[in-house]
Amino acid sequence: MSWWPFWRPDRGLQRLIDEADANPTDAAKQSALLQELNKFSPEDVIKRFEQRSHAVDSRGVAEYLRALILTNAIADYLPDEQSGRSASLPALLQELKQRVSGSEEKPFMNPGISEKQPLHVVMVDPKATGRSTRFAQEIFSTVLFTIAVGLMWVMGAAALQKYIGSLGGIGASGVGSSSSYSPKELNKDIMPEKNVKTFKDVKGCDDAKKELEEVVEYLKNPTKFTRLGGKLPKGILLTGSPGTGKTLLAKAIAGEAGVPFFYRAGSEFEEMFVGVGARRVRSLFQAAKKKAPCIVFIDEIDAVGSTRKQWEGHTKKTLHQLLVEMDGFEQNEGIIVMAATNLPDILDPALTRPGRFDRHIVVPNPDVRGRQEILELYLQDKPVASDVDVNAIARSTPGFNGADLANLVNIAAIKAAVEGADKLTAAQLEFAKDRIIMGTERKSMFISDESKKLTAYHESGHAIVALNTQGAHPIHKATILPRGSALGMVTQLPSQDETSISKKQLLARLDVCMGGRVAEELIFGEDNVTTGARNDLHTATELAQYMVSNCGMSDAIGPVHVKERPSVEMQSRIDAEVVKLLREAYGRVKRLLKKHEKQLHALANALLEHETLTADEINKVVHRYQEEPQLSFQEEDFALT
Ligand SMILES: Nc1ncnc2c1ncn2[C@@H]1O[C@H](COP(=O)(O)OP(=O)(O)OP(=O)(O)O)[C@@H](O)[C@H]1O
Ligand SMILES: [Zn+2]
Repeated sequence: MSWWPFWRPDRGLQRLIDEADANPTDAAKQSALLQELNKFSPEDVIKRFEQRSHAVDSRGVAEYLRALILTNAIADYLPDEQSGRSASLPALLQELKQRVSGSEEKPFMNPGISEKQPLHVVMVDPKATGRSTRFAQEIFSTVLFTIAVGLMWVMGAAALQKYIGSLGGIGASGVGSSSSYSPKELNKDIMPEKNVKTFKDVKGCDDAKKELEEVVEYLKNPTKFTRLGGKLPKGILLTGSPGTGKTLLAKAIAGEAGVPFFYRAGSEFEEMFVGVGARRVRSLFQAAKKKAPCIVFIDEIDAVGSTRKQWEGHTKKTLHQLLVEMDGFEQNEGIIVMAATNLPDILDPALTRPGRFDRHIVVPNPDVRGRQEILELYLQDKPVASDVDVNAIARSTPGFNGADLANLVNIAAIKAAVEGADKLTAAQLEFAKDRIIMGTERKSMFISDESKKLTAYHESGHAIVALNTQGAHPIHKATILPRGSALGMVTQLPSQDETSISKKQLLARLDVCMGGRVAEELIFGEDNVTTGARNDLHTATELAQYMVSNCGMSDAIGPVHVKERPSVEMQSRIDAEVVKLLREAYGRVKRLLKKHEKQLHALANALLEHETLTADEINKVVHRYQEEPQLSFQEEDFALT
């Protein structure tokens, strides 16, 4: 069997090759060659070593291990959660030990080589002197030492610790096995996920699903979709707190479209040594391109793309590589890159630029309906006693996300099993609910009834003003589920493209802003108003300032556009006008809400019951008390919290 590096060696190396080949039983000569060869082509060290046609000593084994590390082929021997592979490094070390210390009858097993091949394993290490146990110890410590030195050298002490941890079975991942030296090996472990999900498996985020439907259409037939003029973002960012089903949703898209799903956690790119993160990104996309159409999903993208991590050199490299990859394929190539984060605000702006993750989809915590659907989903394959009221559980679990609810059913099932019950009872589910509320930080997310009621009236205030004020945008949706820093939200939609806005429309906006605070005051009394209206007042004040100083909408100031830095005198006149506008709005809104108090109560109660209401539902609730309902909508405009 001949061996030759695939490139032309220089003279010094050529001499070492000749000498080693001329003396196949001289292990020292083989090792000298391997050592030199490692500087040029570690993969050739691996090739030569695994051919097993030359004598081997401990130095040779050390060079072989070093080559495995240099090419990252060592990852093949580490555990991999994705493929379920367990660590085979100990077995490898055992084999190496045997190869050096053992006799010809103990072949060095290598999957690539048939056992019939002649083996020229010759013991020649002078230190061995026939006593294999001592030698075995020595080789072992040499091996570990080499790994340590090799790793320290390549990736530093912190990463070494991680690596040692991974030997124990944690944290290692398959991507690492792609080596930059042997392109043939590349991607062999980057396989799409097998676990198929569909939209049926994801509940309680219908808006997000709807938005993602066109992505499914696109993935089913990218060229057709783009030929018909469809435009899609390359990157979609799913945002929302942990456990709301972002990963599940991305998987479901792949399942619906019947395309492969490549999953990576952002942290997988972050760990390991310099350059590996970038290389992993590259191999991920290489694998994806071969399987297109497909979805690439990067969970916790903030691990690589956060502005706060910029100072870390290798993270920057990884991020840069990700940007390069995203810029490197065309919209019709059938790759959709999805990412998830619960910290969208700290993402590097480079990531959210057009052509990258320019579509953002919020995956919110489920409302009552959503919670009920999720509970039903997880209960569907379990025997449930007749005393179980799923709707009641859904109502009593505000703040629970999908993961919590799945967990709730799980805990109840375990409890039932322990108790030997043949059906899940209400008591077991109640027990599980309490366990989750008590046991986790969810407790702090649990919204008190009092605070819920206040929010319900606050949001209803906005909505009722919008419904009854000419020039106000139609309502799209109202919710009392917390989102980000807001306790609740009313979203409105502009009825047509606005090129200029009339004074009437601006005043209507002012009034809608005021609605929340005024409703709180009317229902709970002046002493009980909360700081929840802070943002509203800020918005209203800015709006009033804009009207007075930019649009000439104040009689006292007149038809002027006030320059950047007005005089002190002018500024105080402006301020006075702003306060006047706001006070007037306040008065109008107070009169309006008193007049429509029944609507306010009806809507607040409906919100308390359902947590989220669409325009149609709001319409139905207030219809009885309304003179002329008019709701139409186009695209989302701005949100009041
Ligand atoms: N909307 C949902 N419908 C059904 N099951 C859900 C939903 N949300 C979460 N789950 C359950 O909780 C598990 C965890 O959800 P998943 O990992 O998708 O959440 P995530 O939003 O990606 O969270 P993280 O941000 O922590 O990754 C899911 O595997 C599923 O069992
Ligand atoms: Zn508000």
